[in-house]
Amino acid sequence: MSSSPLSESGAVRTAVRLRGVTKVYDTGVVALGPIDLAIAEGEFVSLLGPSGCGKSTALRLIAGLASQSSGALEVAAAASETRPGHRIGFVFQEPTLMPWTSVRDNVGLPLTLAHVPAAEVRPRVDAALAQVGLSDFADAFPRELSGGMKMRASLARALVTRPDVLLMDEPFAALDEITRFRLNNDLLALWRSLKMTVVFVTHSVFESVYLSQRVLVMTARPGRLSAEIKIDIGAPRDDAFRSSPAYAGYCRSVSDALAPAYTGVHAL
Ligand SMILES: Nc1ncnc2c1ncn2[C@@H]1O[C@H](COP(=O)(O)OP(=O)(O)OP(=O)(O)O)[C@@H](O)[C@H]1O
Repeated sequence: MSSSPLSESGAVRTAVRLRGVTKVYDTGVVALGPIDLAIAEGEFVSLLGPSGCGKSTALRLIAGLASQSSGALEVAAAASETRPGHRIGFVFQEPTLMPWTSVRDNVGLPLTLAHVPAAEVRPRVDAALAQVGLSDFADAFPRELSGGMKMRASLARALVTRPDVLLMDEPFAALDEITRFRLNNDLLALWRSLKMTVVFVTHSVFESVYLSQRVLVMTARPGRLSAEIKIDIGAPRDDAFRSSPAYAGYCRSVSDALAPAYTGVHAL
């Protein structure tokens, strides 16, 4: 497992920090919090909880797509000098590709919108497509892609901005299991090579344990953090890990921590 980057003082640098963060929507729905949370630079964290507990809300707050009602939220400033880029990338549950244009144009969209010169866009898009294994489909249209390939294109569109923090909102939930396993493995390889911080929202205990260094379990609405389980297993995370007693044990611990969040939820 990759270790977290250290500052000159030897302390682990924090990428994302929430202090007493709450979110109350205009409708009066108390969606979140208060939540206190620190995510280290380079960490892979999953947010796990029942439907409606505020997982997407938490991601949207971190992304700056919505603002908290109270509390403080910081995403560490200054991208690394060796890999300048955006602080935040976001992958949604739906691939949300523009159907009328090519994979290449879809992936390049964030750069085009940011007025990055065209001569720079092409190599960056090519690199992002190579990272997700879609080089041969640059000129294809979204309708020509399978569900897994559409999600790869969506991931490439986030990676093209070279984010330091990648936020993923149930990205693989709609995919069949084999495709999901493949994308899990590819995501882990990208996380290791690109040294990003990843915050991954999922409903799946199994997926959260397979991917993460730390699983954060949330309560039903209003979402609060109720448990934190460290998955203290390094690489390789592969088929052997999936069938190991250690994996089964972590899945049991996470399920046990999650169970109280479902008490009463199905009775509503
Ligand atoms: N824009 C909004 N306006 C009003 N209420 C909202 C809004 N977005 C979310 N909510 C409500 O806030 C609560 C938390 O929603 P959120 O989507 O964050 O949960 P979630 O855990 O991601 O759910 P799921 O797992 O089903 O995607 C829900 O009750 C939802 O109906």
